[in-house]
Amino acid sequence: MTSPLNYLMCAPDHYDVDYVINPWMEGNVHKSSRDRAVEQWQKLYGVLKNLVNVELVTPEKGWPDMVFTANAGLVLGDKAVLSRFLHKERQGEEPYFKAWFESKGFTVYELPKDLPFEGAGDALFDRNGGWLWAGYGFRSELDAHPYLAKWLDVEVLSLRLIDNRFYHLDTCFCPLTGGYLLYYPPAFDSYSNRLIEMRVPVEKRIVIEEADAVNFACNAVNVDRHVVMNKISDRLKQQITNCGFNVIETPLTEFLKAGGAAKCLTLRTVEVPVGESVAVAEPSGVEARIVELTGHLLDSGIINRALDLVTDNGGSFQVLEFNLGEQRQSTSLARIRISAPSHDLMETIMGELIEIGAVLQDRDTCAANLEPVLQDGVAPDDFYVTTIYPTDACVDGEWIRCANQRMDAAIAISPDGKTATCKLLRDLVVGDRVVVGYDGVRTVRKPEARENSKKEEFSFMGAGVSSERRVELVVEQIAWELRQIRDRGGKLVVSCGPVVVHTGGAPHLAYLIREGYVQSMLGGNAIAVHDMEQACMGTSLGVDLKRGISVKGGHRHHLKVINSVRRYGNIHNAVKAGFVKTGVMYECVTNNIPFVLAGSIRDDGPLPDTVMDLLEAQRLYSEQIRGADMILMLSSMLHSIGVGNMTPAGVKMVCVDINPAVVTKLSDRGSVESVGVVTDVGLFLSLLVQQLKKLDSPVAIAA
Ligand SMILES: NC(=O)c1ccc[n+]([C@@H]2O[C@H](COP(=O)([O-])OP(=O)(O)OC[C@H]3O[C@@H](n4cnc5c(N)ncnc54)[C@H](O)[C@@H]3O)[C@@H](O)[C@H]2O)c1
Ligand SMILES: NC(=[NH2+])NCCC[C@H](N)C(=O)O
Repeated sequence: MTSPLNYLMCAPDHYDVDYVINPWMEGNVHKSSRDRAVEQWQKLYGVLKNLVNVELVTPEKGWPDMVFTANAGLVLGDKAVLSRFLHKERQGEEPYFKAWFESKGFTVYELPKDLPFEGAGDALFDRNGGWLWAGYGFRSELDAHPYLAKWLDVEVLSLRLIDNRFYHLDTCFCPLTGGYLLYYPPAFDSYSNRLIEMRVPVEKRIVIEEADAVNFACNAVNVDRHVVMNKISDRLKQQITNCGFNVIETPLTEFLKAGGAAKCLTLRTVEVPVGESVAVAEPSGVEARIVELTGHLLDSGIINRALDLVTDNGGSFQVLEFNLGEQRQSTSLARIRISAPSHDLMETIMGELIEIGAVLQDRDTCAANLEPVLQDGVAPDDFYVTTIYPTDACVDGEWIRCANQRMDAAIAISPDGKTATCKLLRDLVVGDRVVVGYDGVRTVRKPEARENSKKEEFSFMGAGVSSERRVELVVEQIAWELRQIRDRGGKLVVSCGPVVVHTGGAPHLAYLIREGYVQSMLGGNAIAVHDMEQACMGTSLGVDLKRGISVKGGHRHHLKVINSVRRYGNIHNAVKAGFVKTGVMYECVTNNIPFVLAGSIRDDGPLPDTVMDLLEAQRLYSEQIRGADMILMLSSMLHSIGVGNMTPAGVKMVCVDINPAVVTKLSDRGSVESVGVVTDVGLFLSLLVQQLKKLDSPVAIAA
């Protein structure tokens, strides 16, 4: 023995693979050889006895995994945090390990029931800094980490495991003497990898390949400069040796069948605090909050989305309560405790949860945190960024609904605390008070009653994107909706690009305007230019649409049109003077339909009507969008996305584009209100008009 260290082992008298609780055990049930296991264990025992003092705990019949003493608990000084096994197959080991710790004089700490933590298998001290690396994701819960920090008075850095082959931290992570770290990065999420990289300098990181990782190269016992492990590649051996370590290989293949190797078979029971931790952080950065979700949580898939987003962002959850709605119409309620390894991640998770309608549980008492604007056009850091959903802020004990709901804005509270308004950053002025953080904020999601959602015109598509063969069906539904909007005096806003004209869709759009279906038209310079080019010269970008051929000198047509309109002063005058006699712009002017043309850097001319002041154009657009029942977005990525950004939830949006990516982006607003139609816009408009005409003349259909 060269070191005063103590290790605990347990002889493999009852070892076998009896059940499957990790991927390594699959296919290996009763496939391990007891004799070989005993031989391999004895070898390891022999190696370790030469280095340290090894103590033994009596193996117990019926608990085959008790050989893996790393999972007995976690020791620091004279304290031991007893493991709480996740699987019942191992829970019976707990009393034996507890008795052993007590017999050795340790003060034993026990976690609350149902809070799994699997000891030193998931918690490893950094050998330089003294902090504790703690794993979660499979066997141990993130919520156990604050207990470790408190009881052991140590800084805990939480690492999330994401590959179930590496279900315990010690299967893919091994801190070594001198601050070295042997590890397999793909076993961790990106946040954890960043944390590791921040704490362990690159020259101390020994990154291993998958081939070594699956041989449990990280599951090594490190005693001073010795590293004891299963067989590894020569390359890795060289790498470790180059860092000044002596690699001792000993075969442990029989234990690999149960998902363990050298480190799992041992527990270091002399752990002395390494002094002050390098970081001046909280002992554990883990934060927890409780949120409530209500609605048709199962049908709508919201509960799955909520839980997935928590884990995808590195958090963990515990469903504290789930009341399933009993009647078809009644809603369900879930109370969920969310934990995150850091404040930043908690903020990200809360932001996304609030977006899908979660409410912090203390919603009746909580208050929004307000901070003053100190510079015009600049919000305080951490300002709450709004979404498309109706949002309430809790001020002076009252929940108030935000006016001018839109995404990507800040919530400004009036001086008397009575009103809340979504304000763009540029509109903030000194003296405004702005909501920061997520406290006292809730978004309101209308619970989709099942029956209602069936009646919704677009329900069969949900927020999906229709394929070509479904276009006709989609068009029928949209036509029906347009009819209803028009007949009840509602508002349809159309935003469109010049492709409408190039694809022969302009006469159809003109028809929609003429027949009273459109209440507002939004676009850029091009739609107006090309529409009037077609109206005045029969070409679109110099191409005769009727004959499908380029007209000599046609490439200048659109400039000539721009020039003429400039002479008239604006589009209204050009129409009134009889220069423009048909088309989209003509119908807008003659039917008194307001239009806004927003400028862009590629505009020719521009037309006098094109608003080249972008902020002003955005303002005019949002004015037009206000009160819309539906927005039909036709083949303009630029204008569709621009419009989507300023539209609150509750407004139906139909996005037509030939590029599925554009359509998906626009229709992916997490609501059934947006529909994407992937098709040629000319074809779409022609089908739409056809369908509307059918609806207008029932007799004709009958005939
Ligand atoms: N002469 C000019 O002044 C001029 C000319 C062109 C564009 N512009 C301006 O540039 C800006 C961007 O123009 P934009 O909105 O046309 O471009 P954009 O790239 O933002 O959008 C064009 C969209 O049309 C889609 N598309 C292409 N063919 C289609 C088809 N057959 N059916 C359905 N969708 C189809 C594309 O996938 C794309 O998403 C606008 O403000 C526009 O006014 C000006
Ligand atoms: N510290 C470890 N990684 N221990 C390995 C434990 C193996 C055991 N079969 C289990 O799945 O629990």
